[in-house]
Amino acid sequence: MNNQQQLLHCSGVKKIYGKGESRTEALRGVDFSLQAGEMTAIMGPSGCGKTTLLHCLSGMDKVTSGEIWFRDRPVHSLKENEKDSLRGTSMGFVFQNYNLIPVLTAVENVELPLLSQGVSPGESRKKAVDALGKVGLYERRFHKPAHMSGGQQQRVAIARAIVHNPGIVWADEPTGALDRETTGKVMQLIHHLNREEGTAFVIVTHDPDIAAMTSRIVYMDSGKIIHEKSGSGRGM
Ligand SMILES: Nc1ncnc2c1ncn2[C@@H]1O[C@H](COP(=O)(O)OP(=O)(O)OP(=O)(O)O)[C@@H](O)[C@H]1O
Repeated sequence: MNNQQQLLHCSGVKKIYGKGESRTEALRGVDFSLQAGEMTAIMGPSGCGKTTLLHCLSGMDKVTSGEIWFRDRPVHSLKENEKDSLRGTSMGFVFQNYNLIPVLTAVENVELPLLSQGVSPGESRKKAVDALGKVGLYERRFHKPAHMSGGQQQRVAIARAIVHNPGIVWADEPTGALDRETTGKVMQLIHHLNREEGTAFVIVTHDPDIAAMTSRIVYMDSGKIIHEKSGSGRGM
């Protein structure tokens, strides 16, 4: 789904880690725009800056210079609490290792971001159950992560990422820990959510088959975007 409304724009983004001998120029001037509802893959060799770009665009990491606009908000100059609030209301995150809290059940993991945004417990539970339904895990809502497969845990993480109906989900190697068949199911789910909910997804991946399933593939090298092309935009 793509309603051609700009969601994010960045220009001249640089990120330098460390000083002296440990100085690393992780991003060396990135210009990039994303439309609402777009599904994009970011590819490139190890160490080229993919994760750093994702962290900077989402406001998890501070840029050294350059501008990042999310809708009408200047991410590059927001205070930490403003960035927390922007992420809490408008962005979701999916990581390779799921990052679920082991002592909490699926539904408790999913409702946590809502509770921390001040949503009432009743409303949070209702939305978390609904999100688990969307990822096909309603029946497993009271299971803890240790009692679920890797694919199920990643679906819980996806439910947590979409529970507040964000404009964008940032996914860093979301299928990196999954086998081929489960990878296909998780990508189908991401496609479905992208189409049905209009959520934009940015997926960092080393896997050309995953990238080909998005509608746009952005290639990075040495801290820069060097090339981009269209993907099939279709699931496996
Ligand atoms: N917190 C940090 N402190 C210092 N250097 C860092 C930090 N994070 C990343 N780097 C460096 O910045 C560069 C880009 O790293 P980044 O993790 O963004 O690459 P990547 O493309 O995501 O790699 P991979 O595909 O291996 O995950 C690398 O040289 C890395 O060593």
